[in-house]
Amino acid sequence: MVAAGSGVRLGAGMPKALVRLSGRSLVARSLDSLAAGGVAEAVVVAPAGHLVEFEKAVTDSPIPVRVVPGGGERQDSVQLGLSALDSVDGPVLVHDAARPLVPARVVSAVIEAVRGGAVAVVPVVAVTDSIRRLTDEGSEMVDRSTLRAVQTPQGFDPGVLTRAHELVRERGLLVTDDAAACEAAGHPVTLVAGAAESMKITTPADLRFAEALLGD
Ligand SMILES: Nc1ccn([C@@H]2O[C@H](COP(=O)(O)OP(=O)(O)OP(=O)(O)O)[C@@H](O)[C@H]2O)c(=O)n1
Ligand SMILES: C[C@](O)(CO)[C@H](O)COP(=O)(O)O
Repeated sequence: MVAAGSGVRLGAGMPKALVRLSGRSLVARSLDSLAAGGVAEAVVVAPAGHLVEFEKAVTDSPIPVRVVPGGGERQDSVQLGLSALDSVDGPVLVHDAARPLVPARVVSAVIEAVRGGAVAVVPVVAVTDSIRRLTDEGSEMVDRSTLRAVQTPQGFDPGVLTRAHELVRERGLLVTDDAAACEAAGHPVTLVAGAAESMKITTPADLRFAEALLGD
């Protein structure tokens, strides 16, 4: 699970994953959600200067957790998390600590799709706003029926994901998610249904929406 971002847009004055949502930190809630969906163990990639606080925040995790230091970009943190993994022969999931409320059904659908032979699996939701693309002249309408918003956890064949991130690093590419790294390496990406509750907590308003979802 990547949790090494600083949360500038949330502006909480602490790493975003340590911020409490209805009394429980985002990182702890994300671990609860992954465990409920069938994940057996986790590596939490945390900001290098906050490892002790993260160790404390994950003490009551329902699954075994190791905390390791992250990097400057999300993809650096993913790579550091992957290199901390012992040999794995089942699906590997990459999840944002910033998506604490992912339902168990989404996590298990991702795992099942990888077990079924897909090498890179992404939960997505339809885009509900109308969308405009900025152009040199102004802007133009985009057909939203062909668009999907990408969530996490994303699930992978471990070898495919590791090699894809090596390739991305060698080529100096910047990717915003891990399926994009696999796609850059020539692998097909399989979509499964995501969920509205799995929204990424980015701004103070997102935190209030999430609290409302929990009934607080
Ligand atoms: N160098 C980084 C940057 C991001 N992340 C993680 O990637 C996920 C998605 O990132 P985002 O929500 O954009 O978090 P932040 O980078 O913390 O947000 P901001 O851009 O507002 O600082 C988060 O769980 C975040 O902790 C990470 O592990 N390492
Ligand atoms: C991985 C991700 O959650 C997919 O939507 C997203 O790209 C991460 O957010 P960031 O702001 O790009 O780090």
